[in-house]
Amino acid sequence: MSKPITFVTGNAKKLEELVAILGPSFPRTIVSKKIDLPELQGDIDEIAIKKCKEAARQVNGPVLVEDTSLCFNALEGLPGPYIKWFLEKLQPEGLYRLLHGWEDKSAQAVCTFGYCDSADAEPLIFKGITEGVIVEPRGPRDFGWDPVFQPKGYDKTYAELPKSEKNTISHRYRALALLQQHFEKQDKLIN
Ligand SMILES: O=c1nc[nH]c2c1ncn2[C@H]1C[C@H](O)[C@@H](COP(=O)(O)OP(=O)(O)OP(=O)(O)O)O1
Ligand SMILES: [Mg+2]
Repeated sequence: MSKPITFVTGNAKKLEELVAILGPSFPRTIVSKKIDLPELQGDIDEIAIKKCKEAARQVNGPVLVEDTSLCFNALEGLPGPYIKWFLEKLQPEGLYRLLHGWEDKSAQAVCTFGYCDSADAEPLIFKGITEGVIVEPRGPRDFGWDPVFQPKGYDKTYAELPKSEKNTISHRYRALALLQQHFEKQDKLIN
């Protein structure tokens, strides 16, 4: 039996979505551990790799981490991985106002999972991107910037969509589909 994987996150909503998206058929057991890992700087992949190594150092066993970015195309990809601080200070309204004066309201929601077998293994990266536009906030406020992100082809924001629908098109869903493929392949090799 493979060891359980510890999903290290301080964000209960991320965990809730991961559990809903992976469902019961995921070939490995995932447990969670609430640690607020440092908010690192760098490019998106670099941050996920460093975050994963830090989690692996703190947990004795296989770890999974995730870092989420919201990239505004008019702003060359900013706030990107720094979205947490922008959201905290500006609230969803302020995120929308950042693009005042820009015609281009398009954005990418990016989810990057890092998986590490052990503290001395190199992390594997699984990235999912969902294209959308930044709109005036609409819908419930229970998860981050969901009220301002309207996925391409939809007339509802992430916040207005039923969770079950967000979870079939989201950046997190797309990243987890790649992670799932990886573990299913590995499962076949072992059995
Ligand atoms: O699907 C999402 N829909 C809306 N908002 C979201 C989503 N996913 C993350 N978010 C927010 C949480 C945090 O304000 C920032 C990412 O920062 P990020 O460092 O990745 O998350 P975090 O610090 O809350 O949890 P963690 O302990 O896993 O690092 O965007
Ligand atoms: Mg964080």
